[in-house]
Amino acid sequence: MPHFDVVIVGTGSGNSILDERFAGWDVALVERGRFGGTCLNVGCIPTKMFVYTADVAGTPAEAAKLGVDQTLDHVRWRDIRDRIFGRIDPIAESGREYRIGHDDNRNVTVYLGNAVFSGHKELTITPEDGGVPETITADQIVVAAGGRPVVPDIDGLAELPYHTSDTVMRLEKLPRRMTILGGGFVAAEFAHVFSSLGVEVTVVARSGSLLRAEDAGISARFTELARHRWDVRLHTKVVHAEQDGQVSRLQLEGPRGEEVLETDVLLVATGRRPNTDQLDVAATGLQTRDGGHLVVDEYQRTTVDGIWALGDISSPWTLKHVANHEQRVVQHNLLYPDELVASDHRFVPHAVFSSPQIAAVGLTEQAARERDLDYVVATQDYSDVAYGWAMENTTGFAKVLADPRSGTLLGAHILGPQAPTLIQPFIQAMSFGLDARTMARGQYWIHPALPELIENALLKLPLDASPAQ
Ligand SMILES: Cc1cc2nc3c(=O)[nH]c(=O)nc-3n(C[C@H](O)[C@H](O)[C@H](O)COP(=O)(O)OP(=O)(O)OC[C@H]3O[C@@H](n4cnc5c(N)ncnc54)[C@H](O)[C@@H]3O)c2cc1C
Ligand SMILES: NC(=O)c1ccc[n+]([C@@H]2O[C@H](COP(=O)([O-])OP(=O)(O)OC[C@H]3O[C@@H](n4cnc5c(N)ncnc54)[C@H](O)[C@@H]3O)[C@@H](O)[C@H]2O)c1
Repeated sequence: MPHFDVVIVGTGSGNSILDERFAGWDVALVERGRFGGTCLNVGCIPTKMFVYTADVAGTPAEAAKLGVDQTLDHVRWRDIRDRIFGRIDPIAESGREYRIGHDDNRNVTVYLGNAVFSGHKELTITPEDGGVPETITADQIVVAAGGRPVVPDIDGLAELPYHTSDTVMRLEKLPRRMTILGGGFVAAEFAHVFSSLGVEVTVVARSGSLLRAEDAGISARFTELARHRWDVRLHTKVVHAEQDGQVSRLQLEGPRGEEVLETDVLLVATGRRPNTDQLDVAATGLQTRDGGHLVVDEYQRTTVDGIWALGDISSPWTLKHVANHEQRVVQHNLLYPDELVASDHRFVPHAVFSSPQIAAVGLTEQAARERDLDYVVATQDYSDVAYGWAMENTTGFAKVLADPRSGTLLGAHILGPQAPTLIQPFIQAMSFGLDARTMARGQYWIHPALPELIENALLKLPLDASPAQ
């Protein structure tokens, strides 16, 4: 039975572990799908390429208020799709070829197949081409096997040709109508993409607001704006689904009672789960916690000595920048076992690339209240800073929370154009312990650029009087 120094399961963030420092290691890399994992193939990268395209398609609708009349002539869906995947698919392919065939990887054995734990630090791999399963063992194993979309148990749904984020970007043609089940990240981003490209979008959410994990003010504003763009059904459940020719029929239960919604494409966007169940992690003694994530400590060590985990399979954040960070931690800790470094999860930011865009770091106001923290809060509208005037933006705002005495930043939330870019100074300030007073007045803010939104939000914080002010 082949034995390795280290086996890495999953070529998303796991693939980035290997560099020239591992040249002397005997390594196995296992992948059952496309090289590059979720982010490259079906996640961050293609979605943002579609989002940018959608933003461009949406400009005529935004331009009229500026006195510029534009029309959107035509959306060439297949050209868009093929441009995007024409760029992505070769990257996945060349990543695979590099690991299999390049001299740099003479020490790496690539297994193209599905790995399942079959004993203590032992994996059995069933090749993707249906060949004979092979069992391997290793001194150390990195589990970087990610997660997959969750599909709820709805009567009749399994018989429908529904889509998830894994498949919807490769549609053959744009449908006239699309229904999106769920009110989270994936729903918000794809509703923007497809509606901007001309699809009539309905969003069915079981709760009372979209993006409800956000700060309540952000979620409420997003939901209000979403209702102007899409048919948003809140407090609504799909209780039965059936297919009639090309049309999917969804039986809904909501505030309007029972009704039937017809749609051409159904996108199920109801969350993701880690792939631990498919790996039979118990066979090697790995422990999982709620939701099936692997238990890891701050060094990314699992509960079995010599087995590490990173990214979506163990992290409560389903975010690529977190998976990348944890990958760098595992990489270091494999190389330098006597100088372990810990993951830094203090200030994990996120962004939703919808329209409007959203970005946040730190505590929401509801979390600050629940923790009984002493905090002050300030909001700043885009419409009250010069560049926001230029954009005629009347709906965007930034919200910041801080400790009233020390000025320590507790949380920041932005809804509006460029929110994922504008949030970065807050991430930096919180990561390096910069307080609100120093951040506001200890540096120049380019006038009249959009970051004045941040400057003004900071200046509005009703902090206690301090000599530093
Ligand atoms: C639609 C969508 C949009 C997203 N957009 C963003 C975004 O804008 N920003 C952001 O930060 N995050 C985003 N994410 C989340 C991000 O993609 C993930 O957090 C990240 O890719 C996780 O990386 P990973 O390495 O943990 O897992 P993955 O990238 O999923 O890699 C796991 C790999 O393991 C392989 N594998 C699994 N099980 C086995 C097995 N048993 N045997 C062999 N191989 C196996 C899989 O095939 C896969 O290639 C998005 C996700 C989705 C779905
Ligand atoms: N921009 C980004 O960083 C980005 C983009 C897309 C996805 N992601 C990551 O991928 C993850 C998955 O995204 P997502 O939108 O699928 O999940 P999500 O957790 O963001 O949202 C899931 C939604 O589905 C609803 N839901 C759950 N179960 C349901 C059921 N049985 N019936 C009806 N509704 C149900 C929830 O109430 C929620 O509104 C996210 O948590 C996020 O971390 C990130």
